[in-house]
This record gives sequence, C-alpha cells and structure tokens, in this order.
Amino acid sequence: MAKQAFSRLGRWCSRMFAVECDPSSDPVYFALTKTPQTRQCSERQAFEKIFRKAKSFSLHVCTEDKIQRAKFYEDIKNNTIPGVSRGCSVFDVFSFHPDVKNSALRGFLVRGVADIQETGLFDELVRNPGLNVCTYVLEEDTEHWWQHLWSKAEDGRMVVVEKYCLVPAEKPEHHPSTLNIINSDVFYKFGDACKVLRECTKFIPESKELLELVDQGLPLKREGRFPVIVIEGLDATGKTTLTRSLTDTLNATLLQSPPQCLSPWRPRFDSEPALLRRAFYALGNYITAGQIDRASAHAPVIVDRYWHSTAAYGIATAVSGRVDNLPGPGSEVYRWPVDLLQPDLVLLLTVSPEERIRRLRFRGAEKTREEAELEANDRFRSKVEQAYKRIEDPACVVVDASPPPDQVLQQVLLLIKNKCHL
Ligand SMILES: Nc1ncnc2c1ncn2[C@@H]1O[C@H](COP(=O)(O)OP(=O)(O)OP(=O)(O)O)[C@@H](O)[C@H]1O
Ligand SMILES: Nc1ccn([C@H]2C[C@H](O)[C@@H](COP(=O)(O)O)O2)c(=O)n1
Repeated sequence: MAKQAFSRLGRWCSRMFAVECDPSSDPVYFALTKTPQTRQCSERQAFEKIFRKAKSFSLHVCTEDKIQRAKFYEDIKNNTIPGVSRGCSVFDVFSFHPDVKNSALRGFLVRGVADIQETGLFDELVRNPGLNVCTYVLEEDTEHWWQHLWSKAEDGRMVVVEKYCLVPAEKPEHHPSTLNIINSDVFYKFGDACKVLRECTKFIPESKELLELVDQGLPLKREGRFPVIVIEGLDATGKTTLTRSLTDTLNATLLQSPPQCLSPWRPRFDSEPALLRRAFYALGNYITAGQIDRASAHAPVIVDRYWHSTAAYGIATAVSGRVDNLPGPGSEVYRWPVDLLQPDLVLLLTVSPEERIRRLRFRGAEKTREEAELEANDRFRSKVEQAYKRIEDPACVVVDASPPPDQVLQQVLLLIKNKCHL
C-alpha cells in the first residue's frame, strides 16, 4: 500500500459521513464500517436519497494546515467541482468524529458522474496529498454500498487502498458544521485572530500593515467615564439612521466596527475564505475597542456594529441548513472574547422580514433576487438573528425597529436612560 495512504487512513477510520442533500432537512448520516450488517428496509431510503444507483465520487479537503485547507476548499468548490459536475448533482459532505471539536472536514459528493475514473483529472485528484478521493460502489446481491478510498501506489497506478461499508447512522448531538467554529469562524482572543493574519502575510501582504495598526496594549477595562452603546442588527434594520440621530441627540462620538481605517482592505478580506475574513473582522473589533477607550473619556460613545455582528454572522455562515442546527443557547460559541473591551449596552434592532425586504428594495438592492435565493436568505436571516440573541455577557436588548425613525429614537433614548443613567 502506498505510504501516503497510511497517514490518510489514520484520520479516516472511525469517522462519520454527513451528506447534505436538502438544506431544509437533516443531513443523511453514515458510519463507516469494515463489517457489513443486515440491512433494514427503511435504511434503503437513505441510500436511495443520496446515490440513486448512479456512479458517485467524493472529495474531502484534508490538508493539515488550516489556512491552506480553507484556501484549497474554496479552490475545489469554485474551480474543480463546476468542471467535473456538469449534469450531475453536487452535495456538501462532512467527514467528522461525532461531537468532537475541530474534527470536521468539508467536501463534496458528486452523483451521476459516469467515467470519472477513466479521466486524467481523477489521477490528478488522487495524487493530491491534500485530498481524500472516494468512489461509491453498490454490491448488487447484498445491496451494500461501499466507499472506496483511492491512493497512488508505488508504481504510480491509482489503487483502492481501503473499503468501508456505509451504514446509516443516528444524527449526532451537534451538527458537523458547528464543530470547527471556535478559532475558524469566530475568534475569542486577540492573539488567535492575529496568528491567522500573521500566517497569511505571504499571500496577503496587506495583513502585515493591518497587524501594525492594532494597538499593542489592548484596553480591557475602560478608563473613560461615559457610557458606550452598541447598535446591532441585520442590514437595513435602521442602524445608520439610528446611530446618527443618537449621536446628535446625546452629543456622542460615533464609531463603527470595522473602523474606517480598515475600509481600504475590507473588499480584499471579504473575498477570502471565512477563516481569513473572520480574523479580519475580529481584529477590526480590537481596533475599535482602542478608539472606544479613548473616546469614552470625553463623551458617550455610539458604536455601529461590534462583536455581536462578528460572532453572529460568523456562526450563521458556518452553520449549514436549518436554524435548529445552530449550537444551543448557552453554548461556548456565544461567549464574549476574554480580552475585548465590553460596552455598557448592546441594542439589537429587529424588523419583520417583510419590512426589511421593503427597506432593502427601497434602497435599490434585492430587485433581481430569485424566489429560491429569497428562501435561502430567509434561513440565513433567521440564523443570524438567533445567534445575535444567544450571545452572552453582555446579551443584547431587542428593540422593535419597525416604527418610524423618531419613535425608534425615543424608545432607545428611554432604554439608554434606564440602563446607563444618561
Ligand atoms: N424606522 C424606520 N422606518 C422606516 N424606514 C427606515 C427606518 N430606519 C431606517 N429606514 C430606512 O431603511 C433603509 C435602511 O436604513 P439604514 O441604512 O439606517 O439601515 P442599516 O441597518 O444601517 O443598513 P446597513 O447595515 O445595510 O448599512 C434606509 O432607506 C432608511 O431610510
Ligand atoms: N463588527 C463587524 C461588522 C461587520 N461584520 C460583517 C458581517 C457581515 O458579513 C457584514 C455586514 O456589514 P455591513 O454590510 O452592514 O457593513 O460585515 C462583522 O463580521 N463584524
């Protein structure tokens, strides 16, 4: 057996597979076993749903280095998969150890690809040490589905190095997309976000300048006397409108996260994989924290987005499928970073989905969205909103932002008066 294949197998054995064929329902879960078991009739449905007796193969990105893995996954998703999947169905797949943090590897299952094994591309994929390539084979007489893991033999031929029987399995407690959130989608320490940006200076030179911008001595406890109020919410819920009027009314300083000084770099990081994008926004919060510390010595401070946004969007984007796939209330993913300056009050502006769409349309966005995209966005919207509401210490106070702007302002001024004695 090829040497390379041994190290692949070390990570592969005892893993479970989750195939996401429909974002509105649970993935189909499989355990991998060496010993086939008697098949129950109902279990056939799981296989029928995924494989439909069509030739299928899967790719899992298993590169050890986290940054390389994130970039390689995007490359496979955007370049390789569209190239090989014309006329096929493509599903997101997770390979993971049930409920074990940081164990999830993301990949794709392509169904209906007739001759992939005959192509040069297949050889190329199998040869790539950062990929686990599997084909799926139905044993007609027993009706067992087998997963074949491929590798390159010493003589250069492509060979199947392991075979596992797929057995439908129970849903684990935690959805596999939640397992890698900490330090990949949300950062809870300044040093952890910096580490990612430091490691990517080779291919994003801007990260070096960004790191130089961050205050070395992070303010954890504020010196200032004046209250700090953060306004949060989905886009078009009225944050800009409210933060401006609050700033005028309270003679406050208006800040935002990410801060203005990061604007030139934002589009660059927005086009990077989640790991780098989230590290960028995390650092933005620490820069804003420095500004809050200085400004709150002189006047009240209003902040347009801060940590809640970074965490809520990070979590909602990472977690696939339905809202109930989110980590439950009280999960450690909703905790405040240990070293980030805390505001006195966080207000979450909410409006109904219909009103939000009306405001977005009024602004000229969203005009061309298809129905399906609207539905997908609705799932995303609910996940962001739920994540916002689950973040703790400080938790946000929910404000109904559907009344006219001056009424929202009065309502918020009252809250600030009561909570911050302003
Ligand atoms: N209370 C309100 N009632 C009706 N319309 C409002 C209200 N507040 C804001 N709007 C309008 O809704 C639109 C979005 O408002 P705004 O830009 O303040 O939202 P936002 O949360 O800052 O959005 P984004 O996060 O995308 O910048 C604007 O056209 C604004 O005039
Ligand atoms: N503190 C912040 C602010 C913003 N983000 C991310 C989350 C969204 O992807 C996007 C929303 O910002 P907007 O378009 O309203 O300027 O930016 C974040 O992660 N952290």
